[in-house]
Amino acid sequence: MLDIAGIRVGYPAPGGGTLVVVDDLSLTLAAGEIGCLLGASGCGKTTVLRAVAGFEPVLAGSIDVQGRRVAAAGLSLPPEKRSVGMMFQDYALFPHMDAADNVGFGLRGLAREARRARVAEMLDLVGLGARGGAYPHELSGGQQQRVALARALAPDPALLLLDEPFSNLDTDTRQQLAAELRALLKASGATVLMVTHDQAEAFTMADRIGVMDGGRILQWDCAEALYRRPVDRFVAGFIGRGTLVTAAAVGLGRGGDVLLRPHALRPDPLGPVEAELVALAFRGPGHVLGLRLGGGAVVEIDLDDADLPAVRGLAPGAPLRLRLADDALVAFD
Ligand SMILES: Nc1ncnc2c1ncn2[C@@H]1O[C@H](COP(=O)(O)OP(=O)(O)OP(=O)(O)O)[C@@H](O)[C@H]1O
Repeated sequence: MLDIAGIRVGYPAPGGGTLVVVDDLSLTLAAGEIGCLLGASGCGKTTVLRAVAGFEPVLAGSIDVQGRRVAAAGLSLPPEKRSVGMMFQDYALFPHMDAADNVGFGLRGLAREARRARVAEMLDLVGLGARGGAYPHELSGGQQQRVALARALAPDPALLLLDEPFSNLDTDTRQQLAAELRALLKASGATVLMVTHDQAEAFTMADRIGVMDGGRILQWDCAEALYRRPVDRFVAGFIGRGTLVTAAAVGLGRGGDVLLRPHALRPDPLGPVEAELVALAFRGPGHVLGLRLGGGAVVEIDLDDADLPAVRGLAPGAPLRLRLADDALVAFD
């Protein structure tokens, strides 16, 4: 459905030449899948969306949508010929139009009755069937987002692009809306490529996630694979909580490093790993134990309630033994 193969995208550099900000980037999405590019500010996420939408040419590589080549070196179909819809960070709703007119904006080619029916269908889909007459300033941030989504979906694009869909909503509602938006998108059957810098959002929304750094995708995978089987140290450090320590620090007879996730070590008086307690704190919903391992690395582990008796009452500096949980280790040479 979407096939991005080895694209390079750049901007004119101030001193002449080209500043390449996306390089050799590839990904594929099947029809109905939600993909997400995840990375820190400036890593090139939005530039990829702009290249797919047709706002930036590609210098190398190609982009195919529904089997049709829309971009390659020297080829750039205009945005309106790509069957791609885009929802921008700020929603870009027209303030002087009510919700229904905003949703109908991209449907001007339709006869009046067909257009009215499609607008009603889209407003119903996003749960705003009764608010078609409301102006953007009369709607909450989350409702504006849903109007923007209805507008982007109304022309039935083959592919929908979402740029930081929750960026101007408060954190409390973001997580809930992410789950809602995923359900809406799945109900609509849309194929989606979105970008965010927020891992929780990416994990809630997407079927596949690409972790980006420096204009490249380091790993394109489902959330669980990114967490359990990160391909390199960058992905390991970027996704989820965890600390890289030497294998020797946890008593393994091998070189290289291992990634300790919050459940990788369990208190066990007979365990082979020696550590010193640094701190025990209740963070809600459970306790977090800070440990200094042999070699000096400090790590945090999440305790289960069953682990508490083994550590309660210990003072900072107290020695402690632990064992490695079997399935929690990721190793790097
Ligand atoms: N129009 C432009 N002209 C020149 N450089 C640009 C332009 N747009 C973006 N850049 C640069 O390209 C790089 C990637 O920008 P991009 O917006 O794709 O990153 P991003 O990952 O989406 O970041 P953010 O999360 O902050 O939006 C950045 O270094 C940025 O400064």
